[in-house]
Amino acid sequence: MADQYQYPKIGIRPIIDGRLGGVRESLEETTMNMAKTVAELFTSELKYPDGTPMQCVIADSCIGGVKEATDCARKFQRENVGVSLSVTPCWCYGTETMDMDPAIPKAIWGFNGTERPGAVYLAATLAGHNQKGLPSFGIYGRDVQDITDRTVPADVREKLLSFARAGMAVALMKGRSYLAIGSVSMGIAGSEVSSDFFQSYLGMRNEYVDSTEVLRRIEQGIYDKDEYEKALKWTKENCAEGKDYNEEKIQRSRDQKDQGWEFVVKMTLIIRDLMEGNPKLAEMGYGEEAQGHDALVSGFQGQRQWTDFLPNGDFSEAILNSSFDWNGIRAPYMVATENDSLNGVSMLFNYLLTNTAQIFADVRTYWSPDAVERVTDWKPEGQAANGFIHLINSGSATLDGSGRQKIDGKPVMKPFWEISEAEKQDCLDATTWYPANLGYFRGGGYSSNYLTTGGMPVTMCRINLSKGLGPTLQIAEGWTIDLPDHVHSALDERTDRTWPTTWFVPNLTGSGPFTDVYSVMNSWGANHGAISYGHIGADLMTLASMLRIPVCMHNVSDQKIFRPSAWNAFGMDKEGADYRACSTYGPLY
Ligand SMILES: C[C@H](O)[C@@H](O)[C@@H](O)C(=O)CO
Ligand SMILES: [Mn+2]
Repeated sequence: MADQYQYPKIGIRPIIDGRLGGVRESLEETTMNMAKTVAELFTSELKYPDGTPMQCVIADSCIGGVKEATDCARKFQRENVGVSLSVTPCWCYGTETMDMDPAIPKAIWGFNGTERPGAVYLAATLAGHNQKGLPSFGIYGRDVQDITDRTVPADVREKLLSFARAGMAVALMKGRSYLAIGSVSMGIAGSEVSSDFFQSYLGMRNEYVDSTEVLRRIEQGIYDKDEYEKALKWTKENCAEGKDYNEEKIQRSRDQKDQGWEFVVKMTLIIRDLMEGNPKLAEMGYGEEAQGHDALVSGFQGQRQWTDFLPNGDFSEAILNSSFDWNGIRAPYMVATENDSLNGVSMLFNYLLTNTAQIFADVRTYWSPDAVERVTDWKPEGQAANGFIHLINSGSATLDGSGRQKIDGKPVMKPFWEISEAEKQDCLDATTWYPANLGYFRGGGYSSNYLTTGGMPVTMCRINLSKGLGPTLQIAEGWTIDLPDHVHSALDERTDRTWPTTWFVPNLTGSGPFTDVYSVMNSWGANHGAISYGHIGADLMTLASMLRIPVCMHNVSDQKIFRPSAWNAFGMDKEGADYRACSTYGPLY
């Protein structure tokens, strides 16, 4: 069910030299056409999480002075604009026309056409933004264009789209909730939800529900019974139960296992309803429960109290994080296992930038080439030659992470609206649902197991909190890899064979944490990572700069880093400048 609220829009501000009597008149059409061209680019290339085209609002007139600037600001407020882009081919009056809204991401595209000084306006107004503490992104094409040229050069296009994707991610988070179901899981610090971080950096609110609410709704039947029957039937037909690897003497009976399936399917419906509500519940007389918690992302504690006597949350987390369920192919829900809210936010960042489902994983083991050879007699080669990292966590790894969706025969993870029925089925068929490890999960349940196909470009990230410093973001772009079957089995069976595995090799740069694969693991800031399809590190860095979250680790080339122009004032070393700028500006809200 798509979010009921009205998505924020991108506001476009055509800026013009206000001198009437010839100058302005000669530029009106060109300037407004720039705005229309960019609006067409955004609506044709970018989509909201529900798959609809991103919406743009253009000022009613070109903006030549403060009156038209404030008229535009009022229109943007009425139209729920969350991202602002000014465009201009000419000189204009910076502080009289600039966007002064401190809370929304903003950028200026100064047309590189020398007939009129568009680039001069860009520089002058960025200076104004910097002097006023309103950092803005500057976009200036490398090659001079003719003033009549309405095309968007490739370098400008890339920056416009990167800015819009990251800006819209900021706008989509604002005002929405993180829903914690339960509290701290096994002493995982990320489960200690920092409301100050959510409020000050993301503009989000925190909602909390005790895990007993899930139990109450199961026991009192507060879920859509018809959907439940449909869901249970679909689950039995599509979620193959695997071998029970528990010791014979403690294995649960068939009847208990069947009850376990019924329980976890109900849990799934209920966690979804807790996140986004369900009008069916109102029809059943549960008006309050029908509202949900407006949660863009949630976390389920699970371990240990719940899982010490009730079926675990693995099925619910895995299915909700996937792009399909009994209702068909649909947008994934961001659900963090172990209520690791910081990894949940990391999944959310990835999701809002890509509209693709996310893998939540423990960053579990670095396998050196020597260790692999010692235990398997296989000497790692190719992409595995420098060793690799075992990403594995019971629970919320999307089934899309199996890599069974394809573009030109290569494994990918797609936005839900591009996934075919056959690909959905391939992801389901690639997944086995093993009876949960009763040593860990005394209450039973089922854990999803699959092996991610190698050859997928992926990006792992994680938001970490440090006392006295605040949030920082880590980013590691890399690839999933295939291992010879016997090697995978030998390594995987040393761990938890019933959980989903992704073998990951980060791209190495030869310096710092990316000197070698071991250093990436050794530098990772927490037990978890959020893994997205694609090399999206540059977009993550753009997003982080909008939120004033410094990036402490990344393997993105300098040329791809796109941050507000103000960052240049904080020095030539990009990392130090990022820290200084984020510290100076402080959290966005
Ligand atoms: C089942 C185990 O307790 C796992 O949940 C645990 O190893 C973790 O995932 C820790 O992040
Ligand atoms: Mn974990």
